[in-house]
Amino acid sequence: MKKARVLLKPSFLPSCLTKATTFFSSVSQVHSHSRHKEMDPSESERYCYDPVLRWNPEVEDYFNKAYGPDHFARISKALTRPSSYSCIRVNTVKTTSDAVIEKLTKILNDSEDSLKLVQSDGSSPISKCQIPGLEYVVFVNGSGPHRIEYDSGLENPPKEVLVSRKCAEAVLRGAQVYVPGVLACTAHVEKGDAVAVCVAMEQPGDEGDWSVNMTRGTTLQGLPTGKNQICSFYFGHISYGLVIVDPFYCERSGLYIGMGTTMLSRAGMFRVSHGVAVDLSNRVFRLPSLHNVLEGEIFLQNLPSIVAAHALDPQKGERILDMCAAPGGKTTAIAILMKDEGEIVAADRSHNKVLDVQKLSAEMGLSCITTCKLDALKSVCLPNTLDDSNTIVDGDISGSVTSHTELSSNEEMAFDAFKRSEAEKSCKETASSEQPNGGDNVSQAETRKNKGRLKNGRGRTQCQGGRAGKSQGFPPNSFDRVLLDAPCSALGLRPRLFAGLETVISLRNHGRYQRKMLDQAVQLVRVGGILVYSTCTINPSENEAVVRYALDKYKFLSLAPQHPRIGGPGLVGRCEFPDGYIEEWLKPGEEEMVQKFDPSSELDTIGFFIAKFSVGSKD
Ligand SMILES: C[S@@+](CC[C@H](N)C(=O)[O-])C[C@H]1O[C@@H](n2cnc3c(N)ncnc32)[C@H](O)[C@@H]1O
Repeated sequence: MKKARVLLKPSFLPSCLTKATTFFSSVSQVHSHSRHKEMDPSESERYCYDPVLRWNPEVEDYFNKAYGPDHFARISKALTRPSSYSCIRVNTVKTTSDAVIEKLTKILNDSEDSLKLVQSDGSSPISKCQIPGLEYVVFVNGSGPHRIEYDSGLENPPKEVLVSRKCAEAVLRGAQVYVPGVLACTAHVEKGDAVAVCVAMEQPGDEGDWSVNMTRGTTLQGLPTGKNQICSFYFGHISYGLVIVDPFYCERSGLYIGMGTTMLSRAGMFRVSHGVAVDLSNRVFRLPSLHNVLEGEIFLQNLPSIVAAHALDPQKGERILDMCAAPGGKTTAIAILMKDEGEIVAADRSHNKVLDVQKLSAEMGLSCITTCKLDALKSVCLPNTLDDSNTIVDGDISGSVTSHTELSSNEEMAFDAFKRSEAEKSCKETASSEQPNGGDNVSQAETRKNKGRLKNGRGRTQCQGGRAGKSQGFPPNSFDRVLLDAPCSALGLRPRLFAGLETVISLRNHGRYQRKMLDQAVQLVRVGGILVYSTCTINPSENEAVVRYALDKYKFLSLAPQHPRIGGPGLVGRCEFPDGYIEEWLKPGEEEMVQKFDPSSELDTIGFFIAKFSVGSKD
């Protein structure tokens, strides 16, 4: 195994990296140049965007130990900002990068809004990725942070619209301010008024909890509590003086994301249920909203996710399992790399999300994708327990209501996983002792010969008009390659304005849940096959510690080189927690075999982690 690691180190790596670095340094130079020019850091004024990401103190300690305090401070800051570019994967089954660049250029030039993207040097903000093998990826540069003139300053504050954190995170990525995201607004705002848009951030409660202590519809004064306004009103013939304070004044300082024009009056914003509340024409970050643009031809996807599909290195004609597939970003990327030839089983435990994968596959014109509803913790089953009739789920949305982010912050999920794990252990043990060929090291040809027998159910016919087939699981060794893009704490996603909910315990629990999934994944890959594990978090408990677990438990696994390799190294060593828990990470020599995308690095991506394992003889 050791030999393979050395041998497979790509010879083109330095030039590939040089090209990638050249591209990205030009992006980041534009970025930092504009930042320097447009936002003088000495202006620590109220009406600016300078958020500080809040963490649970123990989590902060843990990350400080893992990354070092300076590095973690940089990561934390980077997380509060969007990437400086949008990354687009072109559907090469339908079109080409050049055609997409041409169409996008026209669309952006014709666009009426302020997001016309002109680079300071006059060059096009749209470019093809220079990394070898990723020429079908297109970047659209954005800009920011920009300093916004909020006109009036402290003495004469602007009218304001306060939005939820989730809304603000979407707006920072280029979305509009929609009605449901609006929490509060200044009095007497009419349609067409100029307003500053700011963010309502979670605040610490007395019992260590976090909440946004504000009723929807609250009136903002724009004045500090110390500068109370006295408002007179009459009740009958008697005049009363009312002290009006602004309960959220300090909390929104430094959290202004732009200036725009209201599309509704204040009353309208809290009366209607949908629609744009503010046309945010002057934004701190300017990124094109490519929502609904060139549907089926392009897919907006973070660069590391595209790299994860490449790490799997899928080959035409192979059988591949994507264990946690929804909404299908990586599934469709894999299908395109396979030129839509072979079979990809895209599984997810959520019925509705499986339908999303079906919809995306259809939209992209991909036919090699089979979908099914399956709990990844129960992915392995014995061949003799399979019947040929997959249950079609009708209206069953059990387990389907959890979004990635919700899941990630849901500690119960990890505990549920624990409860189930005992039952699964027995299933897993029986399964591995009853592998076809007695678990022998089967050749690829033999595996393929058995493939028909090993297949679970009706393949593509599982998709039946808006329904997702419910799979009973798959026999051991039944896939050439498996991708486990695990549900995780999502602490690499950006922009992120709050991170206080995760505790050291919840972070560890995510890791436990992922290890259980990995136990299943390992069994499903045939000998000689490939397993890729990925997460979108910076949390070592879910990354390096899971890799350590896999390598220590399954001696037949070895880390395999990844192409392209543009991420950084993983963390080596261990962490001792105050409660005595010890977490082991990578061993020296392993760090360069994984890809860790650091949000504070030049690549300016989300935080992401990829490990690729070769599956050796399981004897
Ligand atoms: C990180 S997201 C996957 C993103 C996807 N691979 C993509 O690139 O579009 C994790 C997914 O895991 C699913 N999930 C969570 N727990 C699961 C389980 N026990 N079994 C199967 N899927 C699960 C969630 O529904 C979610 O869609």
